[in-house]
Amino acid sequence: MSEPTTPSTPSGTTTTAGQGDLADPAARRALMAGVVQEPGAAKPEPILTVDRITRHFGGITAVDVEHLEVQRGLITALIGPNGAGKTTFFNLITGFDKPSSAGKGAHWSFNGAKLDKTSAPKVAKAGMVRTFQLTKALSRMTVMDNMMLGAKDQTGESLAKAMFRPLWHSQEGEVRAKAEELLARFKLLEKKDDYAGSLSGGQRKLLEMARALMTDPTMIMLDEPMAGVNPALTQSLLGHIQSLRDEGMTVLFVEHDMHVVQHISDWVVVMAEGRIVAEGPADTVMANPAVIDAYLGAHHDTDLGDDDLLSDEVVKELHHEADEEEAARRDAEKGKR
Ligand SMILES: Nc1ncnc2c1ncn2[C@@H]1O[C@H](COP(=O)(O)OP(=O)(O)OP(=O)(O)O)[C@@H](O)[C@H]1O
Repeated sequence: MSEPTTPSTPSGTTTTAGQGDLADPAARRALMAGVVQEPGAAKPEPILTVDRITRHFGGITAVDVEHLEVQRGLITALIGPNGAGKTTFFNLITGFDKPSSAGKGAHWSFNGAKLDKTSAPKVAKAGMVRTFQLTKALSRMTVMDNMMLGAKDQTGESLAKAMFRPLWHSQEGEVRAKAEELLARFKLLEKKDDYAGSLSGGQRKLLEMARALMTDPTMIMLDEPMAGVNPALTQSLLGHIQSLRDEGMTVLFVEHDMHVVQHISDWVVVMAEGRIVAEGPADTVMANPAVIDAYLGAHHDTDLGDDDLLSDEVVKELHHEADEEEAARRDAEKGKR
């Protein structure tokens, strides 16, 4: 696992290990060393605790989480094959959806506050903020307007209201300065007057992250932060996520790219068919038979190709098949000449 460089913070200072113990990888490992590597494991200092959350869609159980704790100050990845329930789980805990088990034992709390019956804006106010993909409406707004909206309305709702009578009106100067600082940090300041829709895939992801930071969250939740990002920007995005952690923020992210997960996660939680099936540091969790079963059983299109998830035997077999296909292709070509 490689460690971050030392990017600038919004205030222009430099992140150092002295700012918080958890900027030090050894301290992070030590913190989690005593945590049992099993679903629902207790954490030394959980910032988010979830109990008995289920969500059914017709006959489908999309989420069935008995207990989950997310450790404060670390980067936790939530992984799992397609349809495992990751997005639905994000929606539930951020107040965008209601558990089927609401009123029947579902509880979750964040940073000491109960969130069971809390609406999405209140969840954001409590300090748990998620990124949003650029919707069509947001794409037609400038980068700066997106940032200003981030200060006001983390739900992405009430767009028209926000644009006609911004609640941040009285502090507009302050909010604008903050937006510019964040845009500078994410190297988007030059684009501030461009339409958000004109940004590259990677720049959009940076904007989504910058927008979420407008409310100074305690925990940021990223849904596939690397999707659609070209390799040149991947490193920079990873560095940004790591520096948020090093400044003391908790990060919870959903990601399909296992290299990214291994590179930046301090802890990995694995979902399959709505349940948490494994937890642990990235290197051990990937070797967990329950995780390999979950991915193979789901006939997942991307991760089946990821060597990290497969046993040596299966990898050998796949390489052998690929070699045979290549030999057959060459023979066919020779035959044509
Ligand atoms: N609004 C909905 N109506 C009906 N079924 C839904 C709805 N949202 C999700 N589901 C179903 O719930 C299950 C979990 O879906 P979800 O999108 O949460 O999984 P995921 O782990 O985020 O998948 P992916 O990695 O592909 O995004 C799937 O079977 C999905 O088809």
